[in-house]
Amino acid sequence: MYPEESTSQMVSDDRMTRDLPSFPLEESGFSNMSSSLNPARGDHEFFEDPPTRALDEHLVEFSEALRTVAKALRQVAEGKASAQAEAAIWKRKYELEKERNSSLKHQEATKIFHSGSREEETENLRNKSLVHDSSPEKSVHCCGKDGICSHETLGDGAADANSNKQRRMVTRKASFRLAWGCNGDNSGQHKHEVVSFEKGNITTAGRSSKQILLKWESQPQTVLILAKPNSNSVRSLCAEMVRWLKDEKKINVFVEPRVKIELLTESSDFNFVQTWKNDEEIKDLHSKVDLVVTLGGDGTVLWAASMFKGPIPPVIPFSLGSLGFMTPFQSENYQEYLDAVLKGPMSITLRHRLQCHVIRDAAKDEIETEEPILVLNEVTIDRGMSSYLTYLECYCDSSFVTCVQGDGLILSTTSGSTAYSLAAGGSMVHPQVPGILFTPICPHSLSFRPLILPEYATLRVQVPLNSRGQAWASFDGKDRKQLAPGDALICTMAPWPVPTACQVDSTNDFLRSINEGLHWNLRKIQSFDGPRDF
Ligand SMILES: NC(=O)c1ccc[n+]([C@@H]2O[C@H](COP(=O)([O-])OP(=O)(O)OC[C@H]3O[C@@H](n4cnc5c(N)ncnc54)[C@H](O)[C@@H]3O)[C@@H](O)[C@H]2O)c1
Ligand SMILES: Nc1ncnc2c1ncn2[C@@H]1O[C@H](COP(=O)(O)OP(=O)(O)OP(=O)(O)O)[C@@H](O)[C@H]1O
Repeated sequence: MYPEESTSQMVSDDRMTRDLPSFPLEESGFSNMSSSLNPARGDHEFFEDPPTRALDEHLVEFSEALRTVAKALRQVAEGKASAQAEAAIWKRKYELEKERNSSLKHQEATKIFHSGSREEETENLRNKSLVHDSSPEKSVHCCGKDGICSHETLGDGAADANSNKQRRMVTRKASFRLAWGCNGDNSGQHKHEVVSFEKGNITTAGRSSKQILLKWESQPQTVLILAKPNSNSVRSLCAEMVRWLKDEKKINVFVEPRVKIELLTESSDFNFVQTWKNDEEIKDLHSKVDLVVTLGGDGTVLWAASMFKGPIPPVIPFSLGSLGFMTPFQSENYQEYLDAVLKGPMSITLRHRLQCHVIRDAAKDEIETEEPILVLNEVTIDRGMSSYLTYLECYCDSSFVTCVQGDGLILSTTSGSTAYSLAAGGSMVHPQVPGILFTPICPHSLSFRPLILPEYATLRVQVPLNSRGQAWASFDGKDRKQLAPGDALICTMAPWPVPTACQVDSTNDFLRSINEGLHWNLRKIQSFDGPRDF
């Protein structure tokens, strides 16, 4: 039996007893109830009393009905949250696919234009149609939009079709079809990103292993500088950088209201610096800003990411902290680096974020569903001040994963794999790898191991109704939210990654950080003298 079944059984009993005492007995005409609950009366008499038994049955029915309604409401709220998350993901996939198709069309047009050989083209087309004619499903689009079928790609593979022998061999190969689905949807819009076909064989596309380059199509004009508070070195570098950007590069500069006050205290010359007045204006920042510069440590990069609840412009993280795992740029050479970045192209790491929804058991309707929170490192569900074990039921795409009993659970991005998740025994993962890390905190079990789940997984962490204590969720180490029994946290990959500029490239920067920042795998080198195999 799955824990959900056993707990739901326990839950119903538990809730029943907890919900009973506030029932308005007098108003309901059950005025003899108080006498029936008089401890002076014997148990026998109590259970024999017919009106009380009738009331009990009534209450049981009533609380069962309430429980069913609450469950239905929770399911609606959860359904809406995951549907919203999924819709956003599909929108992104659709846009990527559209972009890819238009670039393919463009490439094809250029190829035809440059080939100059009309005959070769006709021959190719003839060969393609020959291959398709031999199949019962003749059309190139024989599988519609539901996946890729081998006929489709056999046609593509026939470009080298001078050999009839080879063509015969290929057409004999059994056809098949691949379909991608997400919660029953088979449209598979992103199929070409995942695999490619060569003569009916499946190969993985090379795209994901390549370094991403950002090339400006028009000159960047506005920079937002985010600065760690309470640091003299950060304050003076910020003032210097603002001046340099304005005077040398003719760039508009935005800073936080606190920083603008600091700059104006230094000199009224900083009047040109722009800022915002309220949270509403922060929502528009992404449409005004071309680049974000962070001056601080990893916490300042997390801070920058948390300001953008949707798309975020490229981030250039300067190191003015202690560890600086995600901040590869040395502040001493800021002019040289910013010069190069403003010119482009630059290597970037697309750091995935997680989108978290808290679903309240007490929510009466959809309007009460809380706003999603995006995290760059992780969401942690822990026991907070409670001294009891956390008991968390975890599901992945509606399959039961496990019950975490311990201090808590970390759901981390691969960027966050080197932060709290690492301290809890999770693997270090290259930030460009898409996936969600599932790392328990001090599990009271001899057999727990951390997991890495695929990027498309929807995770649900549920605090059972019969849980002994509350749980607490925190987001990149901030904004703690209490999770009461019955509450749940739903977590999916967010459609808006954080593009951070690399000093060299994604891999070089990552390896340098784990070696220099974390002293990974450091050991004294073995000496060469002594016993040998040869
Ligand atoms: N036991 C732990 O290791 C532990 C406990 C609580 C929080 N944290 C981490 O702290 C983060 C918040 O960072 P902060 O700077 O605001 O708080 P903070 O000032 O408490 O710093 C936490 C430390 O984690 C480092 N760090 C942050 N993100 C990192 C990453 N992606 N890779 C490697 N190191 C990273 C920071 O450089 C800093 O040294 C949380 O997201 C969480 O991952 C770690
Ligand atoms: N612009 C900002 N406004 C408010 N808080 C900020 C800002 N930038 C950073 N912080 C907070 O300040 C704290 C420290 O920042 P940060 O981690 O960058 O510095 P650090 O601890 O010196 O560096 P490192 O993380 O490398 O050890 C973090 O909790 C972060 O959230």
